[in-house]
Amino acid sequence: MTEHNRGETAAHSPTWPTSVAVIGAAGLIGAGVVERLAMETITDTVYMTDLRDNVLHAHAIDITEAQILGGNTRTRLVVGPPADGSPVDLVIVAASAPETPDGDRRDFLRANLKLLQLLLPDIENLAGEHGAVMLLSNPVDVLAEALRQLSGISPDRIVGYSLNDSIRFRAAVGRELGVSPERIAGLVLGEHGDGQVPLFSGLTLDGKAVDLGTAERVRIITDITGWFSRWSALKPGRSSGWTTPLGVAQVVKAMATGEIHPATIWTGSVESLPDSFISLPTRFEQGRMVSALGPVSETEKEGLTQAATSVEAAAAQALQDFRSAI
Ligand SMILES: NC(=O)c1ccc[n+]([C@@H]2O[C@H](COP(=O)([O-])OP(=O)(O)OC[C@H]3O[C@@H](n4cnc5c(N)ncnc54)[C@H](O)[C@@H]3O)[C@@H](O)[C@H]2O)c1
Repeated sequence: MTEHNRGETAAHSPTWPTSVAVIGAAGLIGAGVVERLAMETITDTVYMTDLRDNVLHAHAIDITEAQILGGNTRTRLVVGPPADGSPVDLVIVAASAPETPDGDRRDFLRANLKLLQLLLPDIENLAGEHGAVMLLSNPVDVLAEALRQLSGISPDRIVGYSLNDSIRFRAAVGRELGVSPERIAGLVLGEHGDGQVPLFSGLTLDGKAVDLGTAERVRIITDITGWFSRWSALKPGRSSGWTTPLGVAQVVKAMATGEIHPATIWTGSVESLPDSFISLPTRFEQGRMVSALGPVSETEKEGLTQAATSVEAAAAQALQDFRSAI
């Protein structure tokens, strides 16, 4: 374990999360998340782990120097897990098999499920009895459901990052209406990817409800569901390394303050939905993710049920394939 920065903590009032572990912290997303947590002083200590130890150290040095430039060195970066084996408040999993844009989504799921299984003891030890676990690795909802089934971690302490879908929805609505996306508020729930459910019923422009016609809705849905193939066609060899760390920082801050935000959570507390993981409006309350789903239209409700069913089936199939392969 190497420690970077012995930051001053005296002026800091102890608030959740005091410690965060990022698994996969040498990767694009993992390192970006560490950078945001440190630069915005969202936590006191970040533990960084990855297979690529040299890259991990390089990121730790680089981010520590960026903190000096930013004038705030309070967050301490530690390469490696807590030396005394103590748990952390939040475990962020960004470890992943290399992305293959041309690959089959199932291959990717298979590889990341295998990785999740490999990392399970570390995740459980780091989370301890009370820590929350945030998954970033894709397919995030299916892996969250698999983690629920594989681990002893209570399902309401598992959360998947899904904010990007809502950002892309706001961008698409802005394009359709010819207005700046900052003026749009709107959420995407359901499954990350094709099973996403844009909440047209809650869409606002400058805080006022917007009622879009069928043709406008169809164009917006085509826009957001086409995002991944447009990105893959670029063959960039990278994921969304700017948006995602910024979004993760926002989500962690929302969790800390109990603010409602979209995230992939367990549907167990939502009566009408199958037992699974999908994106819902959510709040972090007393260490647990709880649904804050308000009224939605019948079509949206149907979409959420379909998404939960699809994630449940994909996780069951992947776990079955995985078990029969070992
Ligand atoms: N949920 C979302 O909205 C969202 C957004 C962007 C990216 N992602 C996902 O996040 C994941 C990471 O993306 P990335 O661009 O950072 O990938 P990346 O390839 O840059 O990083 C992955 C990291 O995982 C590490 N790793 C692999 N096996 C490991 C192990 N056994 N232990 C520890 N570390 C290990 C690798 O060394 C690498 O540093 C991908 O699955 C990607 O699809 C999700």
